[in-house]
Amino acid sequence: MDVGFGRNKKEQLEPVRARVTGKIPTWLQGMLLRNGPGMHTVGETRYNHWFDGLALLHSFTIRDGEVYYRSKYLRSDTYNANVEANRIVVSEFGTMAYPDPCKNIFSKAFSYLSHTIPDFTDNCLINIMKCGEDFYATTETNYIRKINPQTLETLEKVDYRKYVAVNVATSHPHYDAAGNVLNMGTSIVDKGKTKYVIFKIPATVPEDRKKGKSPLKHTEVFCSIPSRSLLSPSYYHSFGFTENYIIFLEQPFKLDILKMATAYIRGVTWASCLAFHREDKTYIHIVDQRTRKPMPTKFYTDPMVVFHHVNAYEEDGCLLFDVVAYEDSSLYQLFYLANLNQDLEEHSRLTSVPVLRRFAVPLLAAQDAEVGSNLIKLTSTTARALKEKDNQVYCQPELLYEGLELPRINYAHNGKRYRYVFAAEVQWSPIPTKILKYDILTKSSLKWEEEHCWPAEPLFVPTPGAEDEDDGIILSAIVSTDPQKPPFLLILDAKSFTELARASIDVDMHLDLHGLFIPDADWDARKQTPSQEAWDRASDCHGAPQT
Ligand SMILES: CC1=C(/C=C/C(C)=C/C=C/C(C)=C/C=O)C(C)(C)CCC1
Ligand SMILES: [Fe+2]
Repeated sequence: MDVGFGRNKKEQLEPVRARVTGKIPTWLQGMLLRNGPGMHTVGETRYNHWFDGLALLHSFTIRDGEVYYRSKYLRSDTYNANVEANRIVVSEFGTMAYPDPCKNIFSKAFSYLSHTIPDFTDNCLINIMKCGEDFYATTETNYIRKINPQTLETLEKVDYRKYVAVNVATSHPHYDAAGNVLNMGTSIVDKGKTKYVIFKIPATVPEDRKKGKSPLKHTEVFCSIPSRSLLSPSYYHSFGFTENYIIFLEQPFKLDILKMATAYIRGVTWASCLAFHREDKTYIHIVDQRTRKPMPTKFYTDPMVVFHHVNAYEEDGCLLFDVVAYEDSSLYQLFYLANLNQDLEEHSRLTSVPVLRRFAVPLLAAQDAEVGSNLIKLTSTTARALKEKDNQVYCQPELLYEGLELPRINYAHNGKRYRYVFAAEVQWSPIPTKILKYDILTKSSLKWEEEHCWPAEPLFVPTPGAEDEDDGIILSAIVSTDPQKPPFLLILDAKSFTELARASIDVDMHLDLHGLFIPDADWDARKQTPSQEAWDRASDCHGAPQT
């Protein structure tokens, strides 16, 4: 199977109209906006890791039963510098780059010294964040890039550090009921301390301070959690969020700050400064949003690596949270292009399968409970929390489903009791071949699959006025390994998991990571939407201009 992981993808600057089969629900109007790596070589130089690739944004505009596709590389400073130099000059996760060609030993030494710790990349390739009325491409450094979803143009470069002291931040923010953004970042050795910072970006700016002000200027630190270690804070890719609590896993997958500080001089990558410590525990921090303080109980579990939190909610004095967990960090290893470009079946086997695990944490103080007793009395889960001495509680998860990644839910149920997880099914290979709907209540699943098809993260869009949690549709961009089969946007009925429609587009589509759906109703249609005339000019999926 080959979809050319390491092959550079062509941008599709002009919208093309897809060939739609089936029927797209008339209420489905808006844009699926997605992000992921698209360029893996620049000139003669190549990136080592799939997460290094230059961000390629793509959008599927769904209007009146038609679908229009376009894609554009994020014009990050990284992209521009690389293209200008015709080689990779900015370091990424798995590739360390040296900006100045080192002509002789003296200039080489000088170059090292003047860039001892190079600035992080603004190649925001992972996700899209909505912040007030604005949209940003995100990665895991201190930079985000504002984009115009309509034209996919790259706008301002934002340095989170201007607003909050974080050196890295997640690409998976949460949104509260009012649309405020909540995100987490790590503040590394700032005033002698390393801490995890939870920050809030308001959805709207106060009326009196509105003029030209971005909500980012009103970012506030919500709460911070001290890191257990000054020089080896945990790496994390997401966190859990309910109305009253925030769940943060301080996992034994850690950044080594001393290694990072010397990485450039030693000629090694950022990735080599990350390590899984299988002898350590995973600490579970629960922040009470009302007090803005972490709960004093020391909850912990076995060592694990989590990239994606799925959801969390409260039930009868307990906090339940679901994550996709690995037993090691082999996922990152697999995404080295040298592994992906080999025969996938042979060389790309995860040493641990991603498993949906449910944890349960008691919210009420259990000082008087007997050591060894299980503090979880719920009948809905077999997850346990065993009381130990010294205010410690050992959490043992319930295994819900084996072999899934890129989980999504109906976000209206985020932080609330929920039943369905939509995800990509993966087993020992990191490449998804099926789309999955997992029913937590009945422990049953529905799947979509088709020969030669690799699905992207499935995104749930609710039907207007939806009553049931699964009243809605699933959107997933599918690339195929069959040259005869063009990529397509798949639209499934989320209840039955049957196909409603597919929109095939003869373009060079890339495998992506994450994104969001922007319903037409969510934005100022007059300001953002191009005129019907502009869409009418779109060529059809064969690339021929429309007549
Ligand atoms: C550049 C850079 C980083 C980038 C990490 C990236 C790009 C991670 C991507 C993760 C994904 C896509 C996970 C999917 O589950 C670090 C290590 C944060 C810090 C040092 C500089
Ligand atoms: Fe992610």
